[in-house]
Amino acid sequence: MILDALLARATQRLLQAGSASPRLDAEVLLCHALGVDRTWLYTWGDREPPVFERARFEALLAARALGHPVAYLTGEREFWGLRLATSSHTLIPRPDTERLVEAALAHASPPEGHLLDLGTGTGAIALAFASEQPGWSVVGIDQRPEAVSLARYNAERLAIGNVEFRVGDWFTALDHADSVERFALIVSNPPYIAADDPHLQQGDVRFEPASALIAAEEGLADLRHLASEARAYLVPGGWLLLEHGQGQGRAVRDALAAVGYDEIATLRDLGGHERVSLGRRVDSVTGEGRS
Ligand SMILES: C[S@@+](CC[C@H](N)C(=O)[O-])C[C@H]1O[C@@H](n2cnc3c(N)ncnc32)[C@H](O)[C@@H]1O
Repeated sequence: MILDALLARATQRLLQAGSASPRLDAEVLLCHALGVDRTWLYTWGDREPPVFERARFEALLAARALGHPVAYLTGEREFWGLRLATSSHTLIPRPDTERLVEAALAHASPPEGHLLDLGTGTGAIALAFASEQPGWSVVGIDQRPEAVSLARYNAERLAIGNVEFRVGDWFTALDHADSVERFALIVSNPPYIAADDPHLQQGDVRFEPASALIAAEEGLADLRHLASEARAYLVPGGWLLLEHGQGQGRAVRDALAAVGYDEIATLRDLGGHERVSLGRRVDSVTGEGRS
């Protein structure tokens, strides 16, 4: 069977299996099995695939039809134009999170500084920021050693040198015997889904680690914890930026206000949904940090 026909049949199979993007999924998996890019596929659709590659494609297709995420099957996903290795120990980076990177870059002046990414996963946010701001030093932290290994691998593969990854439970890797590290920017896309959210039964999230997705207090526990603890790790004038779910903007703004952040705001994503809330550390007595 030629590639065009194979692709048409695979698309039909994935459509029936409930994929939201059956043609794209089939193309990406076929390219992965053949070791080619999509331009090659569009150019040489009248060729027959070699037997081994065809068998590999059929195996990938069967797994995808069962719901396995494409990014786990191919082992990579593009984020901010960077090809990141992925694994089932970490969340698959989402396009929505690029809004957080944009917001961090918009608050990154002067051209040198120190940024902390909490819950770094594949390193997506830390690497995207570090690639755009070579004068900044970036620290990414995750509680899962497997995620930290993957993030380090991604940094090496992409030759991004101004970033370092550590294992830790949120801020624990920042407390040293006689000092704490402080940052001009702290960003995080923490777990923020409630355990009973029906979306957990749909799509890719069924295969992603619960530790990357689910938080107590209707999804707000980690967001509240980060809002209350991060202030001590910010320099005066520094910003905290938190990604959250659509309906969580007010609760996150309240959490930021409760511990005295200034200039609190919520930014929307391309779909018009509240996505990133932020606040600034201004010291109330001295006014230090006020611009
Ligand atoms: C929603 S994922 C975000 C991953 C990545 N930053 C991204 O945007 O693609 C949340 C991440 O937080 C990490 N995490 C959860 N609890 C943590 C904790 N107590 N300390 C550090 N990291 C934690 C998870 O392992 C996971 O990698």
